[in-house]
Amino acid sequence: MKLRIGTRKSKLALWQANFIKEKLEKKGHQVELVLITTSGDKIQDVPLAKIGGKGLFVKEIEEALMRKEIDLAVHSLKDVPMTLPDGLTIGAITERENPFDVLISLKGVPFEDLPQGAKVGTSSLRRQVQIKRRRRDLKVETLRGNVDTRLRKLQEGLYDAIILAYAGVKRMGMEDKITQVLEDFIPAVGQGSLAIEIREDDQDVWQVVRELDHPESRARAECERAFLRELQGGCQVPIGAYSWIEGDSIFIKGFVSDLEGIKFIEGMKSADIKSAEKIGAQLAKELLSKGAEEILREVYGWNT
Ligand SMILES: NCc1[nH]cc(CCC(=O)O)c1CC(=O)O
Repeated sequence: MKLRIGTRKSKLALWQANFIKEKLEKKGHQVELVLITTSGDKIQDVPLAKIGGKGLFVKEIEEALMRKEIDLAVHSLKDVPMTLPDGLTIGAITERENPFDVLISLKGVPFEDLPQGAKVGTSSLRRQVQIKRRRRDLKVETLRGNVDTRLRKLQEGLYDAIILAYAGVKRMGMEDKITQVLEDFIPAVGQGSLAIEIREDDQDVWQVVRELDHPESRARAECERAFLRELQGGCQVPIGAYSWIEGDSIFIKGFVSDLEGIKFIEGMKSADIKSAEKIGAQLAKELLSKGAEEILREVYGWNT
């Protein structure tokens, strides 16, 4: 069977698609890449939270999948919306790379030692509030674009430091640029895993891709995604969640914050791994009743 993989054209997306292509070729399949431009790629200069649309990096690829122009789509899991269009499903979630954010500073200075008022580049609300909570003095400035564009802007001296996902930096072969792994910053839901999206009724492709599924990474993804889904999957609100497995138990830590990082509602839960999805949703409900609902109501105009 010849398999057509739909992917964005960015260097990172192509790395990820080729990574899956090679795995499928090793299993004896013929594979070709189909490059697709998404709305997220066209709008490069506006913070994603301001654009506000969900799934900006996946929509056009999903449409190609539904039109049967491709057989599978490879995405960064963290870019995939919490609810998929009818007829599509995630056929595999790959083994998670280091899920954390990293700091890359111009002079190799770690976060704690950045000078007063230093400029830190990121457009992620989640990263922004976690910076502010630790260092009110730092200036957080917008930074969008592909991983290589962001690194170039740092080199040009537009920022003293930037924050990126470890996974993207590693895949771009830039690990040696990392100043510090920010293990106490809560990452984005699903950060570090790849999602392979397929048509639900395509049994042949499902059989092929299911071998790339990593059950522990899937349980963690389901746990974190249930948390975000319960919070309406917002990308205009700073939200983060991180889950991990110890023995037969799964643990999840998550937060919802206002834009200044002043109202910062956080919590943690654990349960048997079989209840991964359930505790993700439960943690969200707990945070909603502890003040997250008020935050979401302000942003989304809820009137419940
Ligand atoms: N926001 C874009 C994006 N989507 C996925 C990754 C990195 C790879 C991953 O998280 O799996 C990145 C770059 C970043 O956040 O630094």
